[in-house]
Amino acid sequence: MAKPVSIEVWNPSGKYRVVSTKPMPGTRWINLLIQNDVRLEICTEKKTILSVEDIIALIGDKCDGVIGQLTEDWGEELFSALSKAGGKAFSNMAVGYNNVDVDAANKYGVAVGNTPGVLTETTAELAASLTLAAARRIVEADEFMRAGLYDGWLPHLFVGNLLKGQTVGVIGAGRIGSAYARMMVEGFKMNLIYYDLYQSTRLEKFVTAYAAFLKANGETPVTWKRAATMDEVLQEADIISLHPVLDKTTYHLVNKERLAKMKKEAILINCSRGPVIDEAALVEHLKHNPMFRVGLDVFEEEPYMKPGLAELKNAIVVPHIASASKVIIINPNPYIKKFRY
Ligand SMILES: NC(=O)c1ccc[n+]([C@@H]2O[C@H](COP(=O)([O-])OP(=O)(O)OC[C@H]3O[C@@H](n4cnc5c(N)ncnc54)[C@H](O)[C@@H]3O)[C@@H](O)[C@H]2O)c1
Ligand SMILES: O=C(O)[C@H](O)CO
Repeated sequence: MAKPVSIEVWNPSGKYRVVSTKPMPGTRWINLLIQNDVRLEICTEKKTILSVEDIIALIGDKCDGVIGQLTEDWGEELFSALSKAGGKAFSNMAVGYNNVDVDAANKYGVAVGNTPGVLTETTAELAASLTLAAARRIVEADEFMRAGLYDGWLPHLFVGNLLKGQTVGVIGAGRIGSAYARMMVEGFKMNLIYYDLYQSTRLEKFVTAYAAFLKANGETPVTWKRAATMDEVLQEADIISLHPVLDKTTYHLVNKERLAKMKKEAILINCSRGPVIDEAALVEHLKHNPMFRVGLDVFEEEPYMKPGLAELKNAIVVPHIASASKVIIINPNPYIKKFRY
């Protein structure tokens, strides 16, 4: 795309020029920009992932700010181009900002924004969905059914893992990791072990209170532990869900050696960022350990999967959809419902 051909313009006479590299859900953001005297240009190209060159063409000679996406490489080249065009702000429509070189943005005097906190429950719910789907072999069983292979109930048909009483391990117990941990502990009465650089006091308090509630009701209380090392989580947990940020310290956090430390029948979930797992090593591990299962929303080199992954029955793969949910907000007026999208 040497020159952007497909652009939708809002408020053509606006004083400030802002470019959005993609159409985004809803109209509230458009209205907000227009109210602030912005001429908004939305790129409507069909191409899913825009190159640096495409975005430089969109920025043009005068651009005050850009709203971009996690699929774009916001580094030296783009911040330099934005700064030359007079740009002062870049907003990443994502919680994760590993695609943004914040040092480069600082160098060119461009402020950076992201969207922390808006996807906490939706991402935790997808991680929980993948956990259940992997534990109960839902995708395999669905394929079996559709292939016409079901010829009657059998005691050993698609035996999976019962979650109740097992241990859920969370790596990165920030907003999403903690929300997921609460879902698994409260929903399935799992014990918790977590690893994070920081203590997750609110999560610990929640599990302690829930354990007391269960005990008071004559049920076995759940337990929690903050692990001193990540390997402790890998060795002890039956389910492990990854929720750290992606940076230099978490790149290939789960590699061949660490996979070998996990239980043979463990389930690994990744709804953080693909490169947190060495995906080629994961493919090998899945091939040699058929009872080990994985649920992935993210991949090392999106939109691609490492060779062999798609053929493995012990892998559930979905195309980065953790954010893709609608929420119904009930207004104080019970007759009016609002949708986020
Ligand atoms: N799949 C999706 O669609 C989707 C949606 C939203 C967010 N995400 C990803 O989830 C990530 C986490 O989001 P969040 O809102 O929970 O962020 P957060 O900042 O609240 O939590 C991240 C946690 O990771 C911990 N951490 C950092 N380095 C670590 C390390 N080396 N070892 C262990 N823990 C470490 C941090 O201390 C923090 O508690 C985002 O950065 C993003 O990449 C993915
Ligand atoms: O980080 C994010 O916001 C998700 O990966 C995409 O919605």
